[in-house]
Amino acid sequence: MCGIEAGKSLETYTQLLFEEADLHLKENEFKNLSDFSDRVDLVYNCITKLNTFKTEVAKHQDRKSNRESEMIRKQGNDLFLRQGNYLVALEYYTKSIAYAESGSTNLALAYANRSACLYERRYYKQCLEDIDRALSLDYPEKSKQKLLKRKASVETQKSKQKQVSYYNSPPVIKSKNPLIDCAEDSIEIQYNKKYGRHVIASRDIKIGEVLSAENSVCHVVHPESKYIHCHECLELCYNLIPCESCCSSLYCSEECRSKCYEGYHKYECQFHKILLSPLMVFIKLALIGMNDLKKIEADCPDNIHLFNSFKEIIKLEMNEENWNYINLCIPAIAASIAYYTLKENQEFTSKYDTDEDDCNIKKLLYKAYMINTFFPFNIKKIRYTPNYIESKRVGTALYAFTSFYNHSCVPNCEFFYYGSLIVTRAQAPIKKGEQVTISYGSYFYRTPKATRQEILKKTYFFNCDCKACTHNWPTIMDLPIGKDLSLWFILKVSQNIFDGTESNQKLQDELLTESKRLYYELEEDQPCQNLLRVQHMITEIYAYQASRDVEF
Ligand SMILES: C[S@@+](CC[C@H](N)C(=O)[O-])C[C@H]1O[C@@H](n2cnc3c(N)ncnc32)[C@H](O)[C@@H]1O
Repeated sequence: MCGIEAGKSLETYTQLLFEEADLHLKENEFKNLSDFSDRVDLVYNCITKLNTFKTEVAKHQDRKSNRESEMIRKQGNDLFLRQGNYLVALEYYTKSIAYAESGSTNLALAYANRSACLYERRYYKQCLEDIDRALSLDYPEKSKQKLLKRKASVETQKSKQKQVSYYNSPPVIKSKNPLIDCAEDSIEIQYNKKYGRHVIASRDIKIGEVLSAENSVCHVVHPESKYIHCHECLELCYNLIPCESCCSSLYCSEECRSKCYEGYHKYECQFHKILLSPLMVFIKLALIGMNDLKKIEADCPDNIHLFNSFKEIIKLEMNEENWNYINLCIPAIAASIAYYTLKENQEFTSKYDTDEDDCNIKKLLYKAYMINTFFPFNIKKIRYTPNYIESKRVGTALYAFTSFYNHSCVPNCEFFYYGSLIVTRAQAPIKKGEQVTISYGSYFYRTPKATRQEILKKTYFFNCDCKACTHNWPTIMDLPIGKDLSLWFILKVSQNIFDGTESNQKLQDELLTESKRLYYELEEDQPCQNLLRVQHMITEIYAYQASRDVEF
């Protein structure tokens, strides 16, 4: 992976500003302000006076620089020539492309050098695109012959092109829920005081059934993946093109570049580099909110859930009354930094120019930051090899409907990523009327009850009453084994079915069918080790089927 930019993160800045502005002295004043925009105003007035804000935060511009671009390209050359490390060199060249000034020779050179990496890795289509990009720019005459020779060679190799995508085609919703646009009609949303809004099975559900398939409300690419994933669609792409003004955003196509710019990037384009972190997703959410506010009031009845909109996510239960002062204040600092930056942006100020807009953006930034710290989803890509399983973070996303699922330490569902689409599947049979649950990270067989309860209380402010907590189920080592597994199952499991090839598809399908059958056979022994083993196998096969074998 290419080195992440130096500089402080947004988290570091918020902490620093909290200390320097002596915000701990403002606790009572802050807590007496129930309106979020007033909280942001209070903090904004304290921190924008500080030298740290003026010299570090406000001055952190994101400008192109040929000098930087050249330096990064030379680091890429070193990796390419001396170490033969083509994949990492490729990321350096992409970074060099991001920094190069529009139309410059530096940009042409970085494209040309990247085409050499793409050639070596057999991404011929992408190699050709980069050669053409270099040639259409100010590429030095003296080196053109070499590039044209590579182009001619690619033409003969095209049939050996490698695939680029880190996930397979997702399952589709077969019987669409009339009230929840991303879900099957097997579930419904209910409300009660104890569980807040929660999801219930409206008929018996079998293991493996898809319950929802939801696109993110918004997402950002993770810093460790930013040079090989499109910042708009999150697709894997080894020859990204840059935003024409800033060094931070890269796209897989012209289409994604203009979609992103028009939708949102025009407001963040010259944002300070400190905001380049997974936390950035909160600004995106607030800006979507600004766009959606009027629409929501106008045409969304309360019982219809449009989950790619802002309307649902803003209503998520945050239990604000339980947050301590620093956790309430940090969102106001982050919102103030973002607000300051947006006010510097003409596109933003010309569109949102009323006092009401001003108040709304502060409120939304504050609330969006809280949502982002409370319920972010980490999109991962998984790579299966014969010897190990590797996973990497691709992005951070916010999902409105999937966030509705409540927690259980014995969840009956798991979710799987197909790029930024999140698919939830039953991993146990669910009876009509039963609550549909996921795990917020605490599973009964891994973590003792007291620790789980403490984490859930501290982070999500509820006392878990799932069956494992109620009946004091032990962790895995202390569980009974349960009924014998069939010899067939043990034999198949001992073979490596996750070897990264597609040839064992039939074996996986057989194993999935057998695992589901065994689940029902073992169910009455729950909790037991063998049931967990079978359930784990089901989850692994679905995760494997979602993932494509790509280079990391
Ligand atoms: C992301 S939200 C889930 C949706 C939420 N129920 C709502 O009404 O918006 C997480 C919050 O849901 C509630 N919650 C989740 N699982 C729960 C459970 N097993 N028992 C009680 N409350 C739960 C807690 O208030 C938690 O902070």
